[in-house]
Amino acid sequence: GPGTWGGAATEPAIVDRLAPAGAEHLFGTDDLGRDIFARVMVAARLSLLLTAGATAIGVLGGVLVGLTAAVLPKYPRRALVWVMDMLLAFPWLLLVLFCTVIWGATATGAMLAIGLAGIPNLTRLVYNLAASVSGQDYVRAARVVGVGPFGVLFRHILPNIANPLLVQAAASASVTLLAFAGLSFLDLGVQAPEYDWGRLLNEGIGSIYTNPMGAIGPGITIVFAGLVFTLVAEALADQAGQGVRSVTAAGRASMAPTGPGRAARAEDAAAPDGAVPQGAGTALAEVTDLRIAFPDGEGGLVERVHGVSLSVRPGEIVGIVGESGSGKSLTAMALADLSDASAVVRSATRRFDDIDLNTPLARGEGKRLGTELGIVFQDPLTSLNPALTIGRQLTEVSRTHLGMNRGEARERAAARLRAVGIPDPGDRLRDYPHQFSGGMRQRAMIGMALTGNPRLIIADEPTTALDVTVQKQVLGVLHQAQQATGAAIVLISHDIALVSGFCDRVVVMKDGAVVEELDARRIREEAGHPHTKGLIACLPDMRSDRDRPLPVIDAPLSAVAPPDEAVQGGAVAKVPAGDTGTRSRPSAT
Ligand SMILES: Nc1ncnc2c1ncn2[C@@H]1O[C@H](COP(=O)(O)OP(=O)(O)OP(=O)(O)O)[C@@H](O)[C@H]1O
Repeated sequence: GPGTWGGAATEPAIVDRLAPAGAEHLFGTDDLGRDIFARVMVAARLSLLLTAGATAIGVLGGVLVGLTAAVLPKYPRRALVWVMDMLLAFPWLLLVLFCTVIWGATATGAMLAIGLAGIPNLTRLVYNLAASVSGQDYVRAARVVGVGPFGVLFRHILPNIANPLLVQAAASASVTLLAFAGLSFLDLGVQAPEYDWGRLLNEGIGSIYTNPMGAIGPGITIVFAGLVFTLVAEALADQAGQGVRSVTAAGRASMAPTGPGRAARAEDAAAPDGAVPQGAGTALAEVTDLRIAFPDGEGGLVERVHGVSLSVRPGEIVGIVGESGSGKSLTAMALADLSDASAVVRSATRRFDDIDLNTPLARGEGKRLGTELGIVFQDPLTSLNPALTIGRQLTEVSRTHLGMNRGEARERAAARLRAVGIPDPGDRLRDYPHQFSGGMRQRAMIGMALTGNPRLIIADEPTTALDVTVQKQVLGVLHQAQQATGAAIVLISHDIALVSGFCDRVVVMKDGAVVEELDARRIREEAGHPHTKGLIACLPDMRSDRDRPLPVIDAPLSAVAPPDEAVQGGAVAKVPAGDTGTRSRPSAT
């Protein structure tokens, strides 16, 4: 502006004073004969700088306070959100006027006032968005690999809330621009001899009847700039959000099997510096008398897992099977020290190798859990971070815990993708999760679980979201990985047929307790508990009559197994005496 129009905007030309709009002076001239169009162009710089400054203050303040609120403990968080809500309820223009009075009517004072007044609004937005994202599986997955709270906030939460934030920042930039124009128009913002669009509007209004363009010109410019802000930010949001927006559609369409599947060589999957199984017989991970409860909302606790004991030996594949809500995931997540923050977890012992999970982790133990434990979640669509490339996610463990540089970490990640049967792994590392099919995403998840040096892989219903063919391929990949690394696996499933075909040992759960533990190869012969028998009776074979309803378990079953009757150390539990009278239909089909 000043370079091109500076002369016409500042040099008085008395002969031309108060000239109407025309070809020579697009918006006319002011009372000193200065060209108003040139002044509007020059004023763009100050108006836009002040708008950008105030918006940046509002956005940065909102992001900082909102993210801080998201990680604060319960009561300080409530207090902070409460203060922000109070400020939100207060009319922001009054807040701006109040601050302007305190700092004086200057451009900087106005910028600070408008910026600070925008913070509560953005804080609320950031806090709500962060809260909705922080419960996602990919955030929990990042925690399990040992990413600290700041890493989680800035790498996993912030990218996922960036789009609505950008749009909101644009919306507030337009409003901020208007607020500046308003303040300068009222003589509370930019002061002479400096001028912005609001000030020019103020000067033009005096001659509105003789030269309407003197006021309309700056007005049109303000509207135009506001629209440009919005459109630019929409375009940015579109650009950044392409991945996220197509996830749902891609998820629906992409369950077809891809890649050469089991053609991957086992040695590719091997972690070169990987697992060294302990001597057979010693449990690699174990939990005894595990009890997990949740607040019931009335000041009490509801116990969901009742005295479960479970151990996994090195290299062993243990299946946990049971109907929905029987406590399979809660038990496995407690074994990985990944229980929900609201869960009250108690157990006699809970350890992974020599790491005692019942006590706060010592230095270095978090890092060991991050590399020696791998988790494969049920739904890779929510477990993989949609805003980060597959490569970024697969290199996280290597970079966080193994001290590798970017190149080494990418090489290792590509080897893991190749090992799980993904073709062109080097190129595919640049893809986002939505660009993978459902089966490929689950393989990538397994590849991710292998990027450390896993000694235990917990797979929580890893094939539920997949069709039968892809299910078989994914289990094949998991099996290969187990063979190559010697890692133990805990496989959670509803499907007793799948579990008995894949595992060495099967643990049957019902109503938060273990009802039976069986050798997977002899499950049909040895099943003794009516619930297990019921689950097995539901398995169809080629001779099953498809018109006959599934069997119903008639044996008395308790909703809650008393602690003294729960299975300890793998022994078969007695069926608790207290029959609830409910007839339970097994969920396996
Ligand atoms: N965060 C939570 N707050 C309150 N209750 C919970 C929470 N997580 C799980 N539960 C309850 O604990 C019980 C066991 O849940 P869990 O997720 O272990 O079941 P599951 O056997 O894995 O089921 P599914 O096969 O459907 O995943 C359920 O009744 C569930 O409602």
